[in-house]
Amino acid sequence: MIRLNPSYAGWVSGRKLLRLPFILRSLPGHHRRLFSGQKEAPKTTGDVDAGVSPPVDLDVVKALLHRTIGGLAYRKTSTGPDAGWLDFTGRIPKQDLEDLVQACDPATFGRGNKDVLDPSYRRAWKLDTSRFASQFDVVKSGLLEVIHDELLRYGDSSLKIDAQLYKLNVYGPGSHFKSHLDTPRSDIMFGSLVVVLPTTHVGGDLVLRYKENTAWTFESSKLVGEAEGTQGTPRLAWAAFFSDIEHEVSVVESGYRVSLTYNLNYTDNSSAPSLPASQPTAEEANLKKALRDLLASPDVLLDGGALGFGLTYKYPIPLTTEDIDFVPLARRLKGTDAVLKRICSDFNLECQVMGLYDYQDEECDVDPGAPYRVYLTPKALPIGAWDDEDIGSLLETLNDPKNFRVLDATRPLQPQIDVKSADYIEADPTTAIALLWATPSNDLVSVPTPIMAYGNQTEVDWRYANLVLVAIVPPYKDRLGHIAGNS
Ligand SMILES: O=C(O)CCC(=O)C(=O)O
Ligand SMILES: [Fe+2]
Repeated sequence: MIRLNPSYAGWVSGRKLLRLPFILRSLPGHHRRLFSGQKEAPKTTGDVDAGVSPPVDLDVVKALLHRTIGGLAYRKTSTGPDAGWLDFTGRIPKQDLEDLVQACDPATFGRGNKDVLDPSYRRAWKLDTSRFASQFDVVKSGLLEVIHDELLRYGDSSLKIDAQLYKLNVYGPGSHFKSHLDTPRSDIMFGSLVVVLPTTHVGGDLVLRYKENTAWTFESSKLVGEAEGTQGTPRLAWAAFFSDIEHEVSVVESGYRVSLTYNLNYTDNSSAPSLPASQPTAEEANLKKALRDLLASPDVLLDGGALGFGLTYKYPIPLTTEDIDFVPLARRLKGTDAVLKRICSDFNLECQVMGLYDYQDEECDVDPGAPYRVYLTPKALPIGAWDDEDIGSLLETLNDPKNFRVLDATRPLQPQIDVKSADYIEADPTTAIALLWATPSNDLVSVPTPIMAYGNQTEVDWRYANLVLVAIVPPYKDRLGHIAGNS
């Protein structure tokens, strides 16, 4: 297997010039925007997410949400004509929920490349979309506008989104779903939406984990139904998040929790409005200043080179080995990753999403004796077990002028390095580039990542990749103009 040299993180974070921890810590406000939930009763004012003032009228959204709860019809068996009905505008009798459970199938999930039924990991019931119809209308509810503003505020403002109904899930006493990512099902899928319908229950919180030690708990049971403070008015609760964020549903202690899950996709033909360009936040301004200081220093890449940013989020790529192009992903960067690109563009730095490959492993020594065997590539390269034939074809693929051979990836940067002095590089058609990691790539795995350990279904065509954003930095004297004119 190809692996990254673990020393990347060490030397990057050791560079005081880079103010690395500052860059990473400077976006805490953004974390709150990873997910949102309806926290206020309908018709009361209040932000869905403190610190954000989206242009949509949240009161209207909440009122619409309330009005569009409606009911749920389902087929009792997969083939028969019998149907059941739940009316969410009033209190639902327990028997009706037990009847719904009777109609459901046990919920499976993806482990490795198999769909498995394992109640110790996921204990829940589900109905496929062919078996139910909900009156709740996600488009009319206004939720998509809020999600668009919250999750994609830093991204390409022309992207529109759509929610594709995926499953109905029921969690009864003892039900839960342990930690997993939502399996990528296409390159247009970026997020997941969970709508919890108003039924009385205790437990069943949705817990989202962004990084170790950073968790948010979405206590949907306290937001729906007859929970304290809701005056008994049935309400929906919802959470939207990037699908590659680890999440789990905690154990339901009593009652039944019924949720609709949606895949959030980019779309070309949605009626969703385009996102207005968002105002830079304080965190973004700080990050921009850090980057400007970096570029304004002659000690940094004096003769030009590149800055590397390990991307925070994972992105779906096809599982085929042929011709996987990372470049289009630049348009679909999420959250913090999109901010980085936006700031680099402000300084006129050309950015590319690339895969990072380290061929310094003994099992795959593509170029014995060469000191630099780390590559950044705009297209996926083969990985796996190596025999002579593989290495031959790998070398052919590597020798593409669009690929970067990364210089000094394992040592502190020596900006004065004379690229041409290394004999073997002259014969190498790839572009040698001095690269400085601005955010660590220590968590990056070469692309594609190993098959996802736990997903909400098995997926044979797509997987998540850990990628890098590379910003080409002109020589010091050429970049000064852009830095000075941009604050
Ligand atoms: O019902 C929920 O809150 C989410 C369930 C979930 O994570 C999934 O179905 O993938
Ligand atoms: Fe999930």
